[in-house]
Amino acid sequence: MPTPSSRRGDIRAADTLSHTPLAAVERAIAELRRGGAVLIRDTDGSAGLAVAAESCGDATLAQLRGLASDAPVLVTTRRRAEAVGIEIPPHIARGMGGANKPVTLDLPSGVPVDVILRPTAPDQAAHIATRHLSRPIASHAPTVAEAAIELAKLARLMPAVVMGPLARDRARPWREWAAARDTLYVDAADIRGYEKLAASELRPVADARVPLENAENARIVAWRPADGGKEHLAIVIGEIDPTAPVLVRLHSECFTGDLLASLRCDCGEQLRGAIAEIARHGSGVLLYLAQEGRGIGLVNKLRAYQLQDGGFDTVDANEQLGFDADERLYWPAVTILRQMGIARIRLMTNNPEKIGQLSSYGIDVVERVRHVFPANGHNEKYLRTKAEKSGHLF
Ligand SMILES: Nc1nc2c(ncn2[C@@H]2O[C@H](COP(=O)(O)OP(=O)(O)OP(=O)(O)O)[C@@H](O)[C@H]2O)c(=O)[nH]1
Ligand SMILES: [Zn+2]
Repeated sequence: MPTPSSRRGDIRAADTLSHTPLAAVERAIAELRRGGAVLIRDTDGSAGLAVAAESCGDATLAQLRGLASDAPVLVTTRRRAEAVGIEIPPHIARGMGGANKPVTLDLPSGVPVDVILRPTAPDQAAHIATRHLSRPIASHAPTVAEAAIELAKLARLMPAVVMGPLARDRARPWREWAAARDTLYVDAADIRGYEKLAASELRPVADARVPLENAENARIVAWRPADGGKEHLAIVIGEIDPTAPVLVRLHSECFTGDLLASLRCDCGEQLRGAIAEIARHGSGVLLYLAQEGRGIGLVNKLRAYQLQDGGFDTVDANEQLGFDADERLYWPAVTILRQMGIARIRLMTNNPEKIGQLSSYGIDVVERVRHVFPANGHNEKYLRTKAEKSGHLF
């Protein structure tokens, strides 16, 4: 049972040293972002050294060659490989069962790694990659490759890594091996469990009264994940009564729409509209979730915009970059609602996926409250694509 104090979002300290799996992944994320190599090992003894393709220049590649037991390969997702014109042979495609799984590509020496990163416009047949990269090969360590792609996504980088293979060896003390080479070590299992674990241990770290233009009786409570990552915010309006269904809006961060009033999407209007609507109703909560760009991050969203200007829609652009159309998980939202003692909600949304995910995690969505704003002359295609491809209920 949630306590009244957690409902108020009282500030709690946490012993972050006890979260070693989270800390290991968090460090690996930072290392990948700054261009360093990370040793990823799985329980079957398979291992590999991963460097983000975005930051793998010639010097890093040479270093990787020196450390690895075999020639470096390029790992990306099936969607990205296909987007740059690489055909997946049937025997490899069969093993993926249609999913957006990692694909391993041979990386002949002299081929620039950034070939896999260049944006591809629909009219530029993606011959850049096919000219340079050979066909997909069977991965020596598929679960390590999958964890490396997951790590790149967590780092909000393109889902593409250069992997220095390491000989499978259960007995070898990989952690010590990595330490002796000034390289970070992380278990594949910790990467796989990271998002859920980080979301399960959110705690309130600040709670302040912030009168808003259309909702003067508002508080903002910041919830910090146990890994020390970016906070999610609960904008609490009025006095919440958790014994009745609470009016709730889940809003995913959108720097361009929320702050700059970009007309490419409907986020700014939805944000301000939701606050005004909750205030009119008397009480409710807007969760401002750190899930920029449907979970791919601002930089990748800008890359997706570039592709959209070349003709792709919002779903295809994500997939061309190698992501899924929507990478969001709603565990953080569920954890915050639970800690606030909110189990039954009236959800302001047009997105059936949000209703499905919250319900599957045990939140009772008693009603969907429509949350639609008129198109603005720039976002018609965006809204149409949401309705046609993502099942949005406008
Ligand atoms: N990748 C990507 N993200 C986008 C694009 N346009 C907007 N976003 C992001 O999409 C998210 C908008 O999410 P929400 O406001 O929750 O919208 P929704 O999923 O349509 O659901 P509802 O508004 O509840 O119906 C924000 O994180 C935006 O940054 C785009 O073209 N590409
Ligand atoms: Zn937006």
